[in-house]
Amino acid sequence: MDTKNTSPSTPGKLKPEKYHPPYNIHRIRLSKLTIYSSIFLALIIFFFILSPPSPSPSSLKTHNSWGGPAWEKRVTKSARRTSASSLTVLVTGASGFVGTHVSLALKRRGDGVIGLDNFNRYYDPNLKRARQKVLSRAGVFVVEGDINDANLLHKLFDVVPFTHVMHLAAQAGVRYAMQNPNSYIHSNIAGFVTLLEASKSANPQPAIVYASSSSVYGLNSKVPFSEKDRTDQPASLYAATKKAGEEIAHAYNHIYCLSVTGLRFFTVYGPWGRPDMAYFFFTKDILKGKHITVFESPDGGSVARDFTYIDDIVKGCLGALDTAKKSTGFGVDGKKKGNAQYRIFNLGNTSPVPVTELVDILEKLLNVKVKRKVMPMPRNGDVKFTHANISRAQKELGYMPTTDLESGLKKFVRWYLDFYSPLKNKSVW
Ligand SMILES: O=C(O)[C@H]1O[C@H](OP(=O)(O)OP(=O)(O)OC[C@H]2O[C@@H](n3ccc(=O)[nH]c3=O)[C@H](O)[C@@H]2O)[C@H](O)[C@@H](O)[C@H]1O
Repeated sequence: MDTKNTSPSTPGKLKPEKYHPPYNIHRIRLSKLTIYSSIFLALIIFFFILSPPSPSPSSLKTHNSWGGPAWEKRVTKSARRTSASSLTVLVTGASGFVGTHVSLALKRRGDGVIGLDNFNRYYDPNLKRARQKVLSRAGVFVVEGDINDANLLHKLFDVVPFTHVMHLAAQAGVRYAMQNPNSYIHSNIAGFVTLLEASKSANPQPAIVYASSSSVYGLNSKVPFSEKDRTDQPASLYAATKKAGEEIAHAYNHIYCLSVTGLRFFTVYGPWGRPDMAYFFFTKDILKGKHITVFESPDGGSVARDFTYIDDIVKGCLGALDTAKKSTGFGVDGKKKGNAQYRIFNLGNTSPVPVTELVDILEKLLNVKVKRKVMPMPRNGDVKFTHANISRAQKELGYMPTTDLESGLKKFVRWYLDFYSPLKNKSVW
């Protein structure tokens, strides 16, 4: 049959005759197709297996390992304190920004310190590992594990009679909550409850000092923000989970007589900081010659933050630990022995600075002309300004910040240039 003339010159005009290829040709075509698609599929599987896992927002989990005699020995050694009046502190989030600084400060003055961190991939784990090395050199062992791991927490409380818990592990960042809301529930709510549960049944019961946030003030417009102001209008899920943490802490204080102290941190910055924060990634982008985006408020006004230097925050944390009273718990009869301490403090700088001014300071310190794009603040959880009233912390903790933004950023920039220097000069601490 001549198949050449079966195609119509005009579509629809001539119905083409169906072409029936000989049986063996059809089979050859089919099997060729099967072979090609099998090869294609095999290649996909091969490359999938070879490719490294990407840090997707939902995969912040890490492999944790703990337990065994050698592990217990390290825990006990790290928890050793220099005098009977020193504290024994479990620091959660110890390889985080604030956690590292607080752990070192405690260790330096003779307290026993055990760190706990899950080293998740919310931001560069190499930075967390570098902090862990600094801690290790100072004699602080950071246990690799999650605050949601109740067995691990019970084990730690069995091995060490902690007097205090400094709870800093959290899912931080205001804007990231729009990408990965569940990580906030997992760490800031479920993880906190797991920790409180373990603390409540520990013997002795530790006093808990935990990180809250300036973001709980949300849409509050009364300045400066006082602990007495309303905190029921969060602007982000992050803020809502931090506020929930405060309420949960209150319930554990009320029911189980755990001593709890919440610290509302105001935009903490400094050496070894968090790469997801604006001052950090502005520095990175400015040095690369990239544009940075500076938000302004929807009415065209500047956005401002009460930026607080890390050393001041550390003093506030130590003040809170030192003034924390013991948890009162239950008596042997199962009755409350008395109300336990419940406190909340602002730890800010009391000196808000517009973000545009922060950029001016960085421009001067880095000696690079900044390419800035100004745009209205997106509705992403950010608030227009923060400003702390610190009189309560001043009175009860002896808290008094002493570092202005320019001096603090100078120290940050020095650390940044050193840490990320290609020569890797590690005189960064
Ligand atoms: O006090 C807190 O409790 C919180 O502090 C921190 O949040 P924030 O105060 O929002 O800090 P950060 O992100 O550095 O943005 C700083 C400023 O830069 C502006 N900003 C930000 C990004 C950008 O691209 N452009 C910009 O102008 C932005 O609008 C803002 O005005 C912690 O991250 C958070 O975990 C929590 O601890």
